Amino acid sequence: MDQVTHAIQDYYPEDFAHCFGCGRMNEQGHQFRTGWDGDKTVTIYSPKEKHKAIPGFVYGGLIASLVDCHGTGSAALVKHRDNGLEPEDAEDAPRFVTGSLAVKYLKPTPQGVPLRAVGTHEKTEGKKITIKVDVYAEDALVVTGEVTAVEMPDTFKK
Ligand SMILES: CCCCCCCC/C=C\CCCCCCCC(=O)SCCNC(=O)CCNC(=O)[C@H](O)C(C)(C)COP(=O)(O)OP(=O)(O)OC[C@H]1O[C@@H](n2cnc3c(N)ncnc32)[C@H](O)[C@@H]1OP(=O)(O)O
Repeated sequence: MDQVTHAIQDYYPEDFAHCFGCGRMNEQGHQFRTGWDGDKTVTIYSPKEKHKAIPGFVYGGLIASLVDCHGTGSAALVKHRDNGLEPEDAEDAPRFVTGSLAVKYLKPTPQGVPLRAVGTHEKTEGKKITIKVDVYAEDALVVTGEVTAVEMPDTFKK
């Protein structure tokens, strides 16, 4: 898979589509897109030249953003599928915020290659969904992470 066809972020209502990491309405943002690949979730992103730590290597904060939005997007996908739905089946997708975010940098991440974040659903506890995230640069596992995503409270809604 080279790119995600049906991304959950394509189905967030417009008011919730401005996230700097994954909002499709935010032209200044990364516009990460997260979809299913079998029973895993995937987000593919090619860091830009400006996203460098030192020449040749990607800034870790950018990768943390990738893990963050990949985790919340994956939680939304999991919740949707638990309801019997795929992203393209409904106009409105479930929405999750980041409760906690952990990132472990295993190796320097090279620039110039697409990054692939792969998510595994670890557990669901009430409104909380935990996603394990592995980030690959080509075949090398460079970063692992874990996101606990919490279903967006009604108080966030307009
Ligand atoms: C203010 C800006 C928000 C922007 C998001 C807009 C929504 C759009 C959604 C979607 C579209 C785009 C997607 C964007 C995604 C991008 C990612 C981000 O950058 S999100 C921004 C950073 N995150 C926050 O700002 C959360 C701030 N925290 C909170 O609002 C609350 O603390 C919240 C919602 C996390 C929980 O509050 P409660 O009042 O709804 O619920 P309680 O009952 O306290 O918790 C529910 C369960 O979650 C656990 N929990 C709460 N906080 C936790 C934490 N930090 N880590 C782990 N678990 C936590 C609790 O222990 C509880 O678990 P038990 O049901 O008892 O098992």
